[in-house]
Amino acid sequence: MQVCVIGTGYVGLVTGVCLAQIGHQVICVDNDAQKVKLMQSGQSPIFEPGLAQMMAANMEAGRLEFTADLRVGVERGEILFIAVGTPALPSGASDTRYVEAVARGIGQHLNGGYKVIVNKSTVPIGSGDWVRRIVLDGVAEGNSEHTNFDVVSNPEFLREGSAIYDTFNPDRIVIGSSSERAIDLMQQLYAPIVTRQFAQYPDLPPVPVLVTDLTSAETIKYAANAFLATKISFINEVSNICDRVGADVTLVAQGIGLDTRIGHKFLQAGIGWGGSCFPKDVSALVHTATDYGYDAQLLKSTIETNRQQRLIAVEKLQQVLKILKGKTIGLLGLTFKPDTDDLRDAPALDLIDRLTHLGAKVKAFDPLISSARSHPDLTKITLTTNAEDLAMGCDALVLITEWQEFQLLDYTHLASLMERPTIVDGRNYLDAVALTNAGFDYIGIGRPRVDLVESVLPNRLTQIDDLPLKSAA
Ligand SMILES: NC(=O)C1=CN([C@@H]2O[C@H](COP(=O)(O)OP(=O)(O)OC[C@H]3O[C@@H](n4cnc5c(N)ncnc54)[C@H](O)[C@@H]3O)[C@@H](O)[C@H]2O)C=CC1
Ligand SMILES: O=C(O)[C@H]1O[C@H](OP(=O)(O)OP(=O)(O)OC[C@H]2O[C@@H](n3ccc(=O)[nH]c3=O)[C@H](O)[C@@H]2O)[C@H](O)[C@@H](O)[C@@H]1O
Repeated sequence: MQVCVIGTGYVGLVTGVCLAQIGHQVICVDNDAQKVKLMQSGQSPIFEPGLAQMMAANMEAGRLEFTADLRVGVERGEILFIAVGTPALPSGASDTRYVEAVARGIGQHLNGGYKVIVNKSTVPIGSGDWVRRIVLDGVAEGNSEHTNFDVVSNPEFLREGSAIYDTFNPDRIVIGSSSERAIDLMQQLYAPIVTRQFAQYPDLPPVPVLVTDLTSAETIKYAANAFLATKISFINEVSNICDRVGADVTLVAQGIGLDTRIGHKFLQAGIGWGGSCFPKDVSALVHTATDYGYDAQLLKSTIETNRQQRLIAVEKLQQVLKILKGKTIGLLGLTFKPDTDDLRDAPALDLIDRLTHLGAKVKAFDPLISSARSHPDLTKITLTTNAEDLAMGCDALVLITEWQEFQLLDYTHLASLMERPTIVDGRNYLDAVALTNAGFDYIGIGRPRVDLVESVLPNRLTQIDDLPLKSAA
């Protein structure tokens, strides 16, 4: 099928590349001419494991191309994906101006022949009908007679860092539309994924496809992100209770996660959730509820719990170091999660802000962030290129992002570079006993100190390792 994907951020580029990989003819459009040039030269503008190679292979096979010319994309595509950003406005509402510009542009360039216009971006509930009206406005501005199209909501559930795996192994595909013709085309488009032709476990039953009305599909996306964020805020709240009563939140998470009604995933306590979507999507859902006269108290608490949790490391540093003014704190990791270079709404940024406000000096080492150009807030800190340079002269380290390579660091050596080695493990990612043996004062999130549980802890850790605590990727 002929597909046009408009917007080549994470979602647009991954969608375009994966649809080409399953055999469709894909043209990706972006209004950032520099980005388009980069992609035309075969380079991916984002870091996502496996993406650059798959992109190059599909360009070479002639199934994938890039343009800055929306007209070309609209004319060629039978299915047009809108995949531009929908960031949060200061009010918490979603900023739909990019979606609006694209919808208008599509209308201006419609050239006859039936088209399916797909909202892949996470758009406020009710946007499907609104997009239809904007496209028709564009048609009028372009003096065209061509209004042969339907709008579909097809929300995206991929995670950064495992985006290709998620695309080929989705838990479900949601298609929201009232048009049989559009639903049929979308089902044809996704058939190779539904029948698991590109899946890691091809013998599994077909991927469930849920066909709904537009509004329900749009609501599913917000409800899914809000539920996951609430689940994390819940376990973080439990971790704060664990800290006070002396329980270990990793064991509590195991204990509740073994109940299949709860499950293990998204129960890792830590320094809070961040990223380009959870924060803006939960806020947008609260905003929508307010617009419709409902006070979404649970979701507001989800946000507030997370706001506090993102600064939990400061509290723990103050307990050990007391005065932070003049102290040097080293951050292991900056990105909001591993395997991405994305810093959007990363908990590290809140921490940097608070630590510098309190007069501490902040250093950081992240495997993918080497320049302060990645984010304006990084100009306040010193970036190092390895863990040794980070630890040198630090009063404490804080693990922010669970990069796999951080498990392999020589912590005995790192401890030797610090006067009073202290580490706050913001993701409960490191082996508490090994770190303590390496000479660190190890402080987890919602976990008793090693010296308090002594010989019992190693056995407990063995049990933790036996269980699939992490989401499969
Ligand atoms: N990042 C993620 O992991 C996920 C994002 N989403 C949703 O997908 C949407 C896109 O998110 P990201 O990919 O992160 O966005 P992004 O902000 O990384 O990328 C958006 C892209 O759209 C381009 N663009 C903006 N206006 C344009 C126009 N008029 N014409 C052509 N291109 C234009 C920009 O240049 C940019 O390359 C958002 O609604 C987001 O909530 C959904 C699931 C996962
Ligand atoms: O709409 C989106 O953009 C996407 O948002 C999330 O994906 P993503 O933001 O890439 O990352 P997650 O793996 O969900 O992690 C989000 C945040 O929660 C934190 N987290 C996650 C899981 C956990 O148990 N504990 C926890 O603190 C992570 O560290 C990270 O800061 C959802 O998981 C995707 O399904 C969705 O498509």
